[in-house]
Amino acid sequence: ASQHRLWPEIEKTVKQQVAMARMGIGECGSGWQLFAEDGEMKMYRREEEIDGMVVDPLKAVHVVKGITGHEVCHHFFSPQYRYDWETTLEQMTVLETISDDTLLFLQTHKRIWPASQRDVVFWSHIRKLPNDQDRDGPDIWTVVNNSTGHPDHPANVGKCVRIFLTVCLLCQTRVNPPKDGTPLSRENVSCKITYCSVVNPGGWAPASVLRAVYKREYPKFLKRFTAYVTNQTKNKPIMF
Ligand SMILES: CCCCCc1ccc(-c2ccc(S(=O)(=O)CCO)cc2)cc1[C@H]1C[C@H]1c1ccccn1
Repeated sequence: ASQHRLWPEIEKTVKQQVAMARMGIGECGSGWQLFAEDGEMKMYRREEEIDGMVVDPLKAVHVVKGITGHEVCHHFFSPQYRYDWETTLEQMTVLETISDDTLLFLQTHKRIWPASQRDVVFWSHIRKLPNDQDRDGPDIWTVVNNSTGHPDHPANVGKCVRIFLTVCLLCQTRVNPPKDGTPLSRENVSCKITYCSVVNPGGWAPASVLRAVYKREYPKFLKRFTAYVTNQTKNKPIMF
């Protein structure tokens, strides 16, 4: 994979996105507003526009018991699960398998009235990172998705408006070993999830519509996705 044309961009973007995801909301610069909260899940956004288009960066933090960072990233990255948890997905195609940890996707998402339908082309990379804070702690796992061009799928040719996105899912596993030395079980693990995303909707869509859509879709997505991983893993051996 290191010789692939996208490799330099992937390396740079992954480092950049992981650094941003690891920063707390306070360090991330001002202007973050908490817009959704549900138990352990907290969702923040910043109101930003580019050429009059809403591109509100989003940062969500969540802690989920009973699953690990590897399991969360595995189910987010792997195409075979996506239709099960991505409710706005209409069509997903793997355009290229760049390597076993890097795929190129084309996705069309369901039309959200009154805006026109959207599609997106992005590379997706999964990676295990050393836990430099706690050397003998469990590793950190991440998936970074970033829009890219593709010669066979130029933007805005068909009925869909091409969107542009950068997404980072960063997962830190926590292990609380049982006192009485019994073997580790799912009660002893939890995962701290940070999900960062910036979606540029491409062509024009009313700011009020976009903000309403994001406000509805993001909390739904993270809750549904984490519930899906919990369900998929509950009777299986723990994947660290
Ligand atoms: C007028 C609406 C224009 C934008 C519609 C749209 C398209 C794609 C996306 C999107 C595409 C990919 C990702 S991901 O994290 O890489 C996972 C892989 O699927 C995430 C979100 C988002 C939205 C916006 C609905 C909003 C929305 C927000 C979270 C979930 C679904 N929809």
